[in-house]
Amino acid sequence: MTPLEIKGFRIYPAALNRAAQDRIIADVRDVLRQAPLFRPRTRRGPMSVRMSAAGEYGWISDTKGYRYEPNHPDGQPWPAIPGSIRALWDDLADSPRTPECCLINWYDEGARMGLHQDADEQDYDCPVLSVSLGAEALFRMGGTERRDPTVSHWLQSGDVVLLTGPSRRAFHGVDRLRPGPSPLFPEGGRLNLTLRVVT
Ligand SMILES: O=C(O)CCC(=O)C(=O)O
Ligand SMILES: [Fe+2]
Repeated sequence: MTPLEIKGFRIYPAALNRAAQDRIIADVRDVLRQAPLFRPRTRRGPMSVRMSAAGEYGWISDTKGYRYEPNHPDGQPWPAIPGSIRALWDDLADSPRTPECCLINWYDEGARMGLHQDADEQDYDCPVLSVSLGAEALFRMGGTERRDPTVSHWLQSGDVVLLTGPSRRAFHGVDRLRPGPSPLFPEGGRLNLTLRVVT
C-alpha cells in the first residue's frame, strides 16, 4: 500500500475495507461496554470529543491537567486492545515496540479537536497510528511550531494516518465533520482510534 504524504503525515487512503471497519467497530463497542465514553474536561472547559481507551494506559484530562492513567475514571483497568486494531499497527507502523494505548475518540456532528501536538508520550521515535471511521473529517496538518502553515485534507472512513518522523511532533487537529449519516453511523458522527506507545 503506498501512502499519500502530506507534510510528513503518511495517509493510507481506504486502508480498511467495509468488513474490516465493521469488525473494528464491533470490537470497539465491546470495549465501550466495559469502559464507557466520558467527556474529558480541561482548564478551558469540557471537550467536544468524548473519549475512552483500551490497553495498559488511557489518556485522561481533568481540571488537574492531562496525563496517561492505567484506569478508567470509574476506577477499572482499561480493557485490552482488540486484535483487529492491533493488527493495523503490525501491518503499517513499522515499529519494534507494541502499542500501549488505543485512544477512542467519539465525535458527535459538531465536535472538533483543536490544533495540538501529541506530546504526552515518552518515546517520540514510536509513531502514532490513527484510524478514521464514519463521517468524513477535515484534518489539519502543520509543522512542529504552532505558527507553521497548515494544509487540510478530508479523511474518509477506513483511512489510516501515520504520524512518524517529523510529523510525529507536528501540530494537527480536526476542524469539523461532514454532517449527516454515514454507512457506518446512520445517526452521524465519527470514531477515531489512535494507537500509541506511551512509556
Ligand atoms: O480524530 C483525529 O483524526 C485526530 C485525533 C488526535 O489527534 C488525537 O487523538 O490526538
Ligand atoms: Fe493528536
